[in-house]
Parts: sequence; structure tokens; C-alpha cells
Amino acid sequence: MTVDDHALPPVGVTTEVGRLRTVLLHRPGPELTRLTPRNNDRLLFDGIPWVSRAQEEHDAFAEALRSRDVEVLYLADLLEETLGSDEARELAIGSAMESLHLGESLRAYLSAMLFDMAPDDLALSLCAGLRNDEVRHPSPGLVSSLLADDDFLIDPLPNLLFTRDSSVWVRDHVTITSLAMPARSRETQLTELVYRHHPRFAAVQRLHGWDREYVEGGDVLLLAPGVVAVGVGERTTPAGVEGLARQLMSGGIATTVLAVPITQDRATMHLDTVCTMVDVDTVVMYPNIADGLRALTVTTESPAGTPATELELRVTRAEPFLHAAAAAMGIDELKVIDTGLDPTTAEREQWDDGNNTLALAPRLAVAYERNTQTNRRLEEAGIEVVRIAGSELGSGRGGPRCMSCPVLRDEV
Ligand SMILES: NC(=[NH2+])NCCC[C@H](N)C(=O)O
Repeated sequence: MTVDDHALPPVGVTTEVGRLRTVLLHRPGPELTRLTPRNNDRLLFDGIPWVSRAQEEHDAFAEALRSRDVEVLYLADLLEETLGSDEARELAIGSAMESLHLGESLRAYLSAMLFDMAPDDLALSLCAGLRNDEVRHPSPGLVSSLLADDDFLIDPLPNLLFTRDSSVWVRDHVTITSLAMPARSRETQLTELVYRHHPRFAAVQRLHGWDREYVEGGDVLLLAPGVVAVGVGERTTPAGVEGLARQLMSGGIATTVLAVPITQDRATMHLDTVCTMVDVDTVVMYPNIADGLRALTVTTESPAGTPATELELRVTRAEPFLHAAAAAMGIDELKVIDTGLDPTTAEREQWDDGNNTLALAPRLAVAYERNTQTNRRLEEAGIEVVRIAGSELGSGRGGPRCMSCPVLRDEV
């Protein structure tokens, strides 16, 4: 099949705040029903969400975007469409069957069973997982007899909800990230599959990959065209930021990468849990860290086109993040909206993703309604806030930015 590139919908993102045109979301589905008090920590949820309410909240989020002319793509739809191809189906099943828990007989049986499934059922099994007692093996072998009924043969992926983390668009390239926590590592096998095999993305160039150094999308902030900040902490590793910087610079997609160390802590797992952009020169930032955040600036003298591994990188000493960012962006000052909150309120609202806003355009951002004080301060600073409910969605520790992967934004 040859693809006419011109017929494909446009893609590309150069900043955090250009008018949002197309976004990738994942409507929470049956994978959330897999969460129990015994597995929620391992699966990176802080509670057990009420699933139907989480879906209502998510539908309202999607509707808030659509009503502002944003095209909403759903990961499950793209995955199902992708799995129509035998090649994609084989790859998807092959990588889901790599788990060492399975053993040869069960692996062979399951692979055949999955291959016979219709694309929608297969997509469901890959996302919601498969339990031992859900497989009707006519003569259960050693492994399925020894495993408990409720052991997962394919682990569920409740964090698919946070589409921000599993891919990042930088200009017209898509970065397939590599997720650090075992509970999430399969997610990027699925995003890579979609970007590789779905006809909509047939002309798109991919960077990085699910099997490379850890880089998570929540750590990546497109400060300005060609200037990318990358948080380094619990998720993205030092080697991850170097790997990404090399590819962005080799491809001529970025000229400067700021590596931003963040505390290795659940509350600050990604840079976007403490800092997001709401205008071309303005961020909202968790006040308890605003002064302490630092950055190393990475640039290169090697010309674009130099192979990523051969690029000579120049790295500065760590300096205050706000200075480094402004210098890299070529502006006098990167403004911080001072939410002015007392440390306890700030800590509570940061935990509930108060700083995790999704810009729909300069000075227009989606935020969880529960963070009343942060939102009031944003409005006082002239930011229009689109409030959404997130009492259930937030139990996975992610806000509007985490739950969205922008695919197309206007340039600013
Ligand atoms: N970009 C983000 N801040 N994503 C939040 C991800 C939350 C998810 N439960 C995790 O722990 O991985």
C-alpha cells in the first residue's frame, strides 16, 4: 500500500501553549476494574476509582475539548484499527507474551487464542489484561494449574489514562517513550505499534522507542520552538535525557535541551506535576520548589544531521531553572504565576494536580475544579480556567496535562 502523505491529517507540536487542534486521550475502561487494594500500589494508583464516575468525568473532559474545536482521538480506537493488520497483531501478541510468568505451553496456547480474537477483543485483552480464570484451557497445563485464579497472565494497564507519558510529539516527529515503572512498560509497546502501523501516522518519523533508556512524556516540556526541558527524577533517567537530547539535536528538531533534576518522589514523579506552561512566557509552578529548581543546559556545536551517537554535547553547570529557561528561550524573563499559597495548601493542591494544567491556547487552560485556590490565583493572573471534575480520575495521580497527548497545535 502506498500512502499519499498529503491526504493525511496534519501533525506537529512546537510549544506547550499553541492552540490545541488534535489530542490523544484514553477513556478509562475495564482496565480500571482490575484495581484492588492488593494491587493498587504496584499499579500506581493511590485509591480504587469508581469506574463509571471516572468515565463520566473523562467524557466531560473530552467534551470540554471538543466544544473548543479540539479533535479528540482515542487510543483504544486507534489500537483496534491498528490490530486489523496481521503484522501489527503478531507484534502486539508477541510482545505481550514475552512475560516470563507464562512458560512455553501456556504461551503457545494464549498466543493462538489471542490471534483468533477480533481486533476489538484483542485490544481489550491487551489493555485490560487477562486473568488465569478467564482463559478456558481445555487441559490446563502446569503453569495455569499452579497460578491462582486471579493472577494476571497479561497485566492490566490502568495508567493508559495518562497518554502524556507514552508518547510525545516534538515538531512533526513522535517520540516513543520508555516507561520506568514495570506496571507501565507495556504501554509504549502499544503506542509504538499504533504510530508504526496505523495509516493515519504512516508518514510520521519516530524517535526513541519503548526498549530504550527511560524517558517519560510527563517530564518533557516544550518551552519554545527548539527548546525542550526534561525532568530527571523518579522516571526519566540521566541516560534518558541524554539519549533524547541527542536524537532531537541530531534531527535538527531542538537546539537546546534543559535537564531539570526533580525530587525522586511519588508527589513529583514528573516535571509536569510541579510546572506547566500557561502562556508563551509564563509557567505555573509549585511554590514550594519554585526557587530551588535548577537546570543544566545541553547544546551542541555539531551540525544537525550528525548521527545521534556522534554528536558532541556541551553541558553547563546547574543554574536556576528560570534563568536557564529564559536564556534558552531568548526572553528576558520566564514569568511564574505565584499562586501565593501557604505551604500546606500548596502541598495539598500540588498532590491533586493543581499545577498540572493543559493549555488549550495561550492563557486558556484546563484544570481540576477541586484545586480552588490555585485556580483562583490563575484567574487573578489573567488565565482563563476551564474547570473539570477529577475526583475519580485523580486517584491515579494525574491531571489534565497527564491525561492528554497533543498531536497538533498551532504555532504561536
Ligand atoms: N504526566 C504525568 N504526571 N503523569 C502521571 C502518571 C500517573 C501514574 N499513575 C504513574 O504513576 O505513572
